[in-house]
Amino acid sequence: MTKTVVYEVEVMFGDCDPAGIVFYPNFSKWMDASSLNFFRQCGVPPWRELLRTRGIVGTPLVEAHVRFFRPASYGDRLQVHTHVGEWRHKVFIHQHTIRRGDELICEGSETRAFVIHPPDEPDRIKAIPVPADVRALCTDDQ
Ligand SMILES: CC(C)(COP(=O)(O)OP(=O)(O)OC[C@H]1O[C@@H](n2cnc3c(N)ncnc32)[C@H](O)[C@@H]1OP(=O)(O)O)[C@@H](O)C(=O)NCCC(=O)NCCSC(=O)c1ccc(O)cc1
Repeated sequence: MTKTVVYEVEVMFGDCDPAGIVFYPNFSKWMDASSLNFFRQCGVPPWRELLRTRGIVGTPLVEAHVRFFRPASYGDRLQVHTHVGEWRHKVFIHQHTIRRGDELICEGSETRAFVIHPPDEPDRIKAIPVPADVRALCTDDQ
């Protein structure tokens, strides 16, 4: 089973629209932050180190879905619960559930690929198979 990692966000005044509710792109920004935090908490080195040692640039999105259930406002503390819902050959699905305590605020999924710069086309990015060691770090032992 994949690990679940929780990333905490404090909503600031500047995250909200004039009505005082969180402006929707910020939920995607926090999911992106939680995706990176997930790998860091699982023990995966930062992308800049993987770029230097293995040529892995990062995990860009190829697809994303978000659903909104309740508004949030400044002063709220939100928890982004993140796990890998599915590992495919070259992509994986990051599932995010954003809660305010027990209350479901928003949920989303991101389909991401591990990419490199191909040596013969260094200006491009290209998907590679999900690295087995990264997958193992993100998986519970039992
Ligand atoms: C990622 C790509 C280089 C992959 O292209 P290719 O190398 O030619 O690979 P393929 O077309 O063979 O596809 C590879 C896999 O992706 C899957 N794929 C490709 N497109 C899709 C979509 N739309 N949905 C689902 N799966 C997809 C495909 O099925 C393959 O999966 P497997 O079945 O597991 O093998 C190319 O699709 C691309 O450049 N897409 C645009 C990426 C982009 O610009 N995203 C938006 C911004 S990225 C970003 O914000 C970011 C966040 C975090 C970071 O660390 C870095 C960047």
